[in-house]
Amino acid sequence: MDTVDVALAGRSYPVWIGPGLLADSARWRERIRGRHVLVVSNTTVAPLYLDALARGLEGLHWSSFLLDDGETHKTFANVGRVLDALGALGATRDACVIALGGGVVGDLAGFAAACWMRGIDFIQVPTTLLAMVDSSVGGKTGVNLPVGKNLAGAFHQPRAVVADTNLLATLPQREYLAGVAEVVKGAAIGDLPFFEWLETNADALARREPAVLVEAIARKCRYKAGVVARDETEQGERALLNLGHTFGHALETAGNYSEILHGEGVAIGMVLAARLSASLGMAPAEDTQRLVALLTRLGLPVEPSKVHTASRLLDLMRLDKKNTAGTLRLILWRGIGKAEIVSGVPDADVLAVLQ
Ligand SMILES: O=C(O)C(=O)C[C@@H](O)[C@H](O)[C@H](O)COP(=O)(O)O
Ligand SMILES: [Zn+2]
Repeated sequence: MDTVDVALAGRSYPVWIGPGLLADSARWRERIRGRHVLVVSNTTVAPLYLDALARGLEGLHWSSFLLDDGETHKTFANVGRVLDALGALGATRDACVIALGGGVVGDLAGFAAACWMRGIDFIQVPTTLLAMVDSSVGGKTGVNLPVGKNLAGAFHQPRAVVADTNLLATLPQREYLAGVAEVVKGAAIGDLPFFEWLETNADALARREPAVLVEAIARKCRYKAGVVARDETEQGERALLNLGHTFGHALETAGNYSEILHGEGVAIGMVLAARLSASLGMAPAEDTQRLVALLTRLGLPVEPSKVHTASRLLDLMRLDKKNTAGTLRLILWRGIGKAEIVSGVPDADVLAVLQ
């Protein structure tokens, strides 16, 4: 077991990583302050793990709310339904929401917790690799809108993250690898030794070797926790965690959130960002090749679908939250481990890598 601390003064919280943590309820139950608990999960995960979680809730007044599975359900309408469930439970200000699921469940449940009575506690129990290494840590919560991904939400930090690696046993390989993309992203942004470690351990990680898996999760979470502690609300450095996301979100939105997984969009988006950096003379082309080689070995996609036109994707990129005053702000890099925020890249250069 490993613990990563997200240091935010009075709102600091632990990320526990390892096998068997869900059953270790004495550990996480201490983070629940009141009597009311709403477990938010989905129809795929709940049959597998809700009973095990419920064993730790004995004596509390709790109920559950289940979403349908998938990114298309990360909507305002479903936040309203979760709030209604909190109302039906009679949840008071000391209530706690537990998000049992992947990124969709965590983002949506966290947003509902941020809204109920203007903010109550929530605990993340991620069941996908992507949620363990990325979305459950750092307090970004929210929903998608038809015009764009994650466009409505709030920063609301969890009270704890319980990353029980045993829960990954039921995760399909495609979804597992989508989570690996967010691990590669952390290394690509600012940790060259971690990138080299991933090059050495890529096959073991793709095979889910337990020691390699726990180390990968802990290294990525530790890196992210440091960034979040320095810049919780993305006034500067935190934007780097968005490497690949301006392109990736555009691809996800163009595909109505059902064509590619978020992590797949991030993998393709990182490659496009690397190609753009090289074409602007910012970074060596060999680093793009190393990134493509690692992602390919890990079984991740590296090319965007030809179905969406470059101009449609560029239009979608214009709604990205990092943009200011109508100007595209992208996360590019100087090479592996050296990501940078860049404004004012000419449309023609962006279109060229999208074509
Ligand atoms: O935590 C962050 O900050 C990130 O950017 C992590 C991303 O991997 C994650 O997908 C996040 O939800 C994207 O945030 P957004 O602000 O681009 O919607
Ligand atoms: Zn992401």
